[in-house]
Amino acid sequence: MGDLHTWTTVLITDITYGIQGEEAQPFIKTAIEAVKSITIATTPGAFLVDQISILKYVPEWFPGAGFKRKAREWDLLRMEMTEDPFRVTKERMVAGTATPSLASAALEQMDPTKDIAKQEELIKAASVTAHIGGTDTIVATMGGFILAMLMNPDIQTRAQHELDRVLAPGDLPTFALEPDLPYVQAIMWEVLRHQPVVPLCFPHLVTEDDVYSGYLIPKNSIIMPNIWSILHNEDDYPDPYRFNPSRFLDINGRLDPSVKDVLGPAFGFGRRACPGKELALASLWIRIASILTCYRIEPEIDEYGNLAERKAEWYPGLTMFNHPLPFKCRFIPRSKDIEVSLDMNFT
Ligand code: HEM
Repeated sequence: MGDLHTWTTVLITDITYGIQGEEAQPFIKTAIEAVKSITIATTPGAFLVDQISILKYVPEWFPGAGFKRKAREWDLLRMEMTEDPFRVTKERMVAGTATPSLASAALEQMDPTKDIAKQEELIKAASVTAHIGGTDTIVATMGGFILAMLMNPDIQTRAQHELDRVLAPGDLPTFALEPDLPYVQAIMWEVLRHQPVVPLCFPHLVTEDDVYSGYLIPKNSIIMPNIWSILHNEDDYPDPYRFNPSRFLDINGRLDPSVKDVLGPAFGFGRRACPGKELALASLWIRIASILTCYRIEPEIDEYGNLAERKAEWYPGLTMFNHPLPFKCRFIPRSKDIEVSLDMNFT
């Protein structure tokens, strides 16, 4: 999972701040730690103070008040993550060396007739929010994909046959091939459906009285949309707990438009729906297609030289971000052509 974190944070740091390659390393380390801390802090019940709120008044040295020290450390991380890369982007814009990014594009478009400091604060906050929103979500989804392939070798084989039919030996997939790879697409949808990353969405405020199935939901209520339940509704997705990408295909192996859309619920609702959806989908698709092209995902070899048991374990408690527990597996290059291609592209 560590490599997935680095891989994803490198991408998001580039897109958000235009900081690339080696230069990104110190920011990536801070970002990974900061995002980890946010994931822990937003997990309901992670700290005693979640249940006994009076604890928030006790001093840091008091037994059981370790959360206060953690909060101070994590606040420092949050500040570093918010300030440091943003400052670098601004300095580079002044020097004329900035590469295009979310932050630089927004700074360029500031309205000079309005409060500049306030606009900068908003851009800084939007940039760090994108940074946070875009890392653990993709990491958890990719972790879920790798685990699903480990657990379902037949599904993996079918996807690899589809890729082999479309790609020349040694070639890597490109976005142009997306329409020719419906099973790969179906795998991505099934990963997002089977183990949604944000199972209870984020809290939404009801802005006017609403009636749903005969129940009045008064204005100003806070609701938690149950994405998990929507994506496990048996009427829409029969046998919903089974990982089965074929549910999205018709009898000719094409994507079946009559199957209920997964992407709507998986990325949230209304004006707070995920702004990173298109980036996330492109990033997930190319990663999934590339990994399946290059590698066979197999279980670890145990101490006796046998294949280790395939086991899927997910974080068991209530959590903001649903993610698999760490697991081991092997990535085996699928052919000599692929090994040569990987050497040429990534050394
Ligand atoms: C597998 C990938 C992802 C999934 C499943 C996902 C899912 C979600 C969901 C369910 C929400 C809550 C929406 C709501 O409250 O209705 C959300 C919000 C958000 N996401 Fe994503 N997301 C993903 C990737 C990303 C990426 C790549 C970015 C940015 C680069 C991003 C940025 C955000 C932000 C900033 C919000 C908060 C929006 C707001 O409150 O206005 N997400 N995401």
